[in-house]
Amino acid sequence: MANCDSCPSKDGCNKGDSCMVENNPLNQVKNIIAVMSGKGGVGKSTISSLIACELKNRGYRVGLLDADITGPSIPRLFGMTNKSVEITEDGIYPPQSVTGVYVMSMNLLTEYEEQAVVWRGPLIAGAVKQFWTDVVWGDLDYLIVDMPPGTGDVPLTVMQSIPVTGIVMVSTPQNLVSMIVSKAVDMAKKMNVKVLGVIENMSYITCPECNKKIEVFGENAAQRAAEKIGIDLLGELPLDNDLMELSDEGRVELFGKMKEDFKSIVDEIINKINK
Ligand SMILES: Nc1ncnc2c1ncn2[C@@H]1O[C@H](COP(=O)(O)OP(=O)(O)OP(=O)(O)O)[C@@H](O)[C@H]1O
Repeated sequence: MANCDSCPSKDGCNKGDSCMVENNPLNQVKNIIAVMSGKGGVGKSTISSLIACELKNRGYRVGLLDADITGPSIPRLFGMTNKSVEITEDGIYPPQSVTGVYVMSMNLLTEYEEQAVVWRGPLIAGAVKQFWTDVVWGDLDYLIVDMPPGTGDVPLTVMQSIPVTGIVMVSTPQNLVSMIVSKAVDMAKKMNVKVLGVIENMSYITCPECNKKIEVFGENAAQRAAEKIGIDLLGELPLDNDLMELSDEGRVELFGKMKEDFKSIVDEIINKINK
């Protein structure tokens, strides 16, 4: 199945015999964006979903691969916990969200949402690989990969076995100034995967009375921290009660229609990919 014809990296590939990517001939995926964070709970799944939704709103064909096998949260954010995949001789067909984002997640394969996946590393890495090789994504403009936190087995498998176009880092202000994000950036560089930049999540709050931006961590702190690490700041997202509520209710798709903040972040991502 090592099919270079359907590989999104075929024009710029310099891996030669060291390439470990297997491509499914049924898939033509133009761009793959992996969303990564140094540590957990910083909003990586939320931001992966928002990127997918905004790209979908713009008319692109979009898929969302939940590579967090043991802690999958994408189906819940989209209210898809009662959906399941269709398995045929061709492979696994991912279900679509309300707005038409194709979603693949371990939680669409387990019998019930709370079912724990008690697997060791190699099995987990194998499942992630299969989400790329055995899922019939078809023709996609963008595939967003929501990685598990950190720099462990799964991020390594994703970078080795999926032809990632670029990585979007997600951080909160406290973590951006620590070495955690730097480690993730360092990993991407070692694996020769382009880092598109960082999104600082929960960066500020907006005053509910006067709409003033309150930068709890200091003015331009995110910009300064990103410069220190040597990556571009793609944008900042506030701590937003609507986002939290919509996510909890499985209606994350409605957020993009309500808020403008995220649109310029996605503009930046598209610009960086096309550079
Ligand atoms: N900008 C935001 N404003 C308010 N709440 C947010 C924001 N971003 C994320 N959250 C909330 O923070 C929690 C953690 O977010 P999320 O699950 O996306 O993080 P994660 O980094 O993917 O976590 P994990 O390490 O478990 O994969 C969720 O309850 C989510 O709704």
